Amino acid sequence: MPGGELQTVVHDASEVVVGKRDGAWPGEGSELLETYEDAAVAVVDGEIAAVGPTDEVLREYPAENAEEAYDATGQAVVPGFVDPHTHAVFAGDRSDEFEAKLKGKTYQEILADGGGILRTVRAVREATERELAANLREHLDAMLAYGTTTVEVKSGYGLDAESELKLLSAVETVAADHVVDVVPTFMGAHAVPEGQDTDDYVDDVVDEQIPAAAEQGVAEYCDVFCEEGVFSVEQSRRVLEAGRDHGLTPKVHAEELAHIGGTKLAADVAATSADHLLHSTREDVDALVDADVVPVVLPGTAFGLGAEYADAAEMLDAGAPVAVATDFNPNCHSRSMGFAQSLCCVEMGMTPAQALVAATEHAAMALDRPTKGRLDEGAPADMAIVDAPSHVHVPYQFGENVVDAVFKDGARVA
Ligand SMILES: N=CN[C@@H](CCC(=O)O)C(=O)O
Ligand SMILES: [Zn+2]
Repeated sequence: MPGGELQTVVHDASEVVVGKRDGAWPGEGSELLETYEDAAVAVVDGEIAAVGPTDEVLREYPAENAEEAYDATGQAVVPGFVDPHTHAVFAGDRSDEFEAKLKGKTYQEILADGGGILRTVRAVREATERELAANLREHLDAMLAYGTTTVEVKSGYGLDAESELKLLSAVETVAADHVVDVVPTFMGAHAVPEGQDTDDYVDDVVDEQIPAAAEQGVAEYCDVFCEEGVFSVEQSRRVLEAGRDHGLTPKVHAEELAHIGGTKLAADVAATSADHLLHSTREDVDALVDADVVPVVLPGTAFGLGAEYADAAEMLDAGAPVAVATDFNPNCHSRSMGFAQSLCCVEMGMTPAQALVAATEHAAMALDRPTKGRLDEGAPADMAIVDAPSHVHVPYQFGENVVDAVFKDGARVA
């Protein structure tokens, strides 16, 4: 066997989606994607060894020689989803805020009353690291069942060095043995703790939290909530530059509730991604494209808030590599990348093919994981098996889990 043991063969799939076709983005329908019909995938030592028509793949990699053979008749194989923006490590329950928002309270009003993020902060400070890890584990299990194989997780509900490190430590513990790949982000600048002056708190993030997080060595990224009434562009810049000085790559929550310049900041500091972008302009989007910053849309948040959606059409028109994430957090309680793709299509005018690329290859770019999100030969064999004949069913069957099986590094894990 070339290169090692034949681990897995998935065969007779109605469709295998490799990824986007070279030069085809933004495209529209199926021409955007490199796909095979009646297709198979062979996996050797966790990596894709062959992908193509079933008869060709089986000739070189007979299913009977594989440790695991999966008959995907009537099903589609897509790259495992990559969720590049979550706040999945937290404690407490904010379902009553969902009801308050339905009655007309705004996100900012809830936060100003000490609710929202600040309420989760109180619950996190009271929780043990073990409880936080158990909560995160349960969320990752659910995400995996929905087809997600790589997830970014932000801290940011601690808001002091000790509690932020506790969150990151819980993330590290779970990441060490969960099959989902976890990408940890430090986000001490997620809100200003009650009773504290914003500049003083930025000093604390810059002088205490970032050095401590860097020393702890768990986080890869540093994110900031650059938003009207939270952190200004200049305060956010301080945080991101300090993070960069300590080896943490910038990411930005930009223009979610108002337009204050977070997108341009993301371009300026060469962030890996700028996320939310509900109020970004064409000029902002062009700046992101010029600076190679990936725009990440979070339609679940707009859905939950009953707010307007980011202008995906403008991003597509600019040729931007739009990515999508769940933004799973107590204000946006969805762990399903399938539902995020449904919203991309129904609410943001994207095609199922564009939504799939946003949830896989572009999402991987938003985490600087270039080998993920595609099923190329040599790539890690992270695959979601859709219980329907084409990728279109992922957004089409909204509100359902259309994923029947998940393979991570070639092993069946769900
Ligand atoms: N907007 C800032 N942070 C989160 C919400 C966090 C929360 O409300 O708990 C977001 O990205 O949507
Ligand atoms: Zn967020």
